[in-house]
Amino acid sequence: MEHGELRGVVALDGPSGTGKSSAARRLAATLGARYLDTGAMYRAVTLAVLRAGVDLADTGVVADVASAALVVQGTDPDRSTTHLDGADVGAEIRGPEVTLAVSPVSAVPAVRELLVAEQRRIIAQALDEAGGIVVEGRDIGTAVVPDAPLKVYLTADAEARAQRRAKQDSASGRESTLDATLADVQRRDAYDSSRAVSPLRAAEDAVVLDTTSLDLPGTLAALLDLVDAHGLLAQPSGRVRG
Ligand SMILES: Nc1ncnc2c1ncn2[C@@H]1O[C@H](COP(=O)(O)OP(=O)(O)OP(=O)(O)O)[C@@H](O)[C@H]1O
Ligand SMILES: Nc1ccn([C@@H]2O[C@H](COP(=O)(O)O)[C@@H](O)[C@H]2O)c(=O)n1
Repeated sequence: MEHGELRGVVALDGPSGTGKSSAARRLAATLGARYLDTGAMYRAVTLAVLRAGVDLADTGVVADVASAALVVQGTDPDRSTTHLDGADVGAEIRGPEVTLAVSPVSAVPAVRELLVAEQRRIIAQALDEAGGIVVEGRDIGTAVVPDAPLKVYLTADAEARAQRRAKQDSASGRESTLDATLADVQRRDAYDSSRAVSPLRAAEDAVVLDTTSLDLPGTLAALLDLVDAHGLLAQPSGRVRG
């Protein structure tokens, strides 16, 4: 079915395993828009910090490593890429070491300041070049683009999220027990929701979408309806649908 093209920013936030990346990528591809995975940027900085071998609790040094790291995040929804200091780190940033360390690193205010500035630059460029972008993370609707015309906060039961994550890990050759995956999901939820700067939470004007009993096509269909209902679709000619 022809959907038209996205005009503006769709902010997609929520805890781990709710389907943000999968849904955001598909939504952007369907609507001829760009896609920004902000979690990948925090992961890349975390990889730089781990490689530097510094103490994660030393926030000043963590901030120094972050500001020296060159993170380049692509916005093609069909091929989302992450480079750190010129090398493709797309696979490495999904590993358990980075997943364990990413929440404390992303809680450092100076790290967030650096990455939010870069995210806003990428978003402005994407709007200029493509007219629309789907941005996913933890603070997009509350801090990165608080005036986004559509903010969606995805939720799902922790057990459902852990099951999805375990299946995904197993498909990519990373075996772990369901209990360990659930513990990791809950640990990150707790850390991300309780940090001082831009904690994970729904923006007051976000639409909350519970994906527990939805499959991916169902989530995508619900998002497409919301984009349409918010008047963010243009025909390929550029005319906004009335
Ligand atoms: N509605 C859904 N129903 C079933 N599985 C889903 C659904 N949405 C996503 N998944 C699957 O769950 C897994 C995790 O999804 P995804 O990586 O998109 O979540 P996420 O919210 O971006 O997580 P994180 O924030 O940790 O990156 C993927 O394998 C995806 O295919
Ligand atoms: N806007 C964001 C995005 C992510 N984070 C932190 O990064 C971690 C990894 O995110 P994934 O989406 O790749 O799983 C996440 O747990 C947060 O700690 C963030 O703070 N803000």
